[in-house]
Amino acid sequence: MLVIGIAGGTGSGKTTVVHNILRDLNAESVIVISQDNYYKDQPELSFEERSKINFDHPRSIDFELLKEHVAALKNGESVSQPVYSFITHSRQDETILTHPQSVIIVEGILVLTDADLRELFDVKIFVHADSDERLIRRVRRDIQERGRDLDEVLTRYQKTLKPMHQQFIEPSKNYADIIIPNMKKKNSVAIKVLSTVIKEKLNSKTTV
Ligand SMILES: Nc1ncnc2c1ncn2[C@@H]1O[C@H](COP(=O)(O)OP(=O)(O)O)[C@@H](O)[C@H]1O
Ligand SMILES: Nc1ccn([C@@H]2O[C@H](COP(=O)(O)O)[C@@H](O)[C@H]2O)c(=O)n1
Repeated sequence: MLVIGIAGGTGSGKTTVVHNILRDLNAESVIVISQDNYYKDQPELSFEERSKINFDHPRSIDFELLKEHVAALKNGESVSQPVYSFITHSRQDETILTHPQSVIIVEGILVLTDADLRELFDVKIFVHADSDERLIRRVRRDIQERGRDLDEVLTRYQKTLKPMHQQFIEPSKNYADIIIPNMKKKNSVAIKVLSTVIKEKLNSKTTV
């Protein structure tokens, strides 16, 4: 089994990189755990109150549950992944029953900030795109897919996203084994290198 942590700022292209890797590998042997599903649920707060949460600070993530799930999968056990809604800022009622596979990808803005979680990763990756590019992508995506308007995205960016990125996410790049530049349309070379590294690691693990 190989556990890969993929971090990077919002809009850097983590999800896109994961999809490209899945396309290159036998997708059946890969599972993806998204840190986004592990946002803490706060049903006691109103929607207005939940909208004001700083979602870019590590304390907004239920790292204990995330680590418990990654450790269980490494141990060959199945887990029930929570499902999170960006529209309501809350956990959904349903969960995703996830079975262990030979490759486990854990992706999210903060996955390299937690020392114990980093210990569970065999390979640590950071996806890089500069802040202008990430903001442009975030505006487009959040308006199209996450029910936001321009004012919401820009206010969140100024108030919490940018300072948290500088304080927590950018410094976590130092823990990465591989940094993928994702400024141009698609970094096919990086995806190929990554898929090859994964295939080689998997082969060497099975022959040890
Ligand atoms: N290399 C790229 N060039 C242009 N757009 C991209 C690129 N990578 C990702 N995107 C787009 O940017 C947005 C954010 O990408 P996504 O993969 O969701 O980022 P993340 O998961 O890091 O937040 C998506 O709409 C995606 O289609
Ligand atoms: N209810 C929420 C929860 C999180 N966010 C933002 O999502 C970003 C992380 O997701 P990516 O797919 O972009 O990596 C993070 O920057 C949070 O600000 C949100 O807007 N609403």
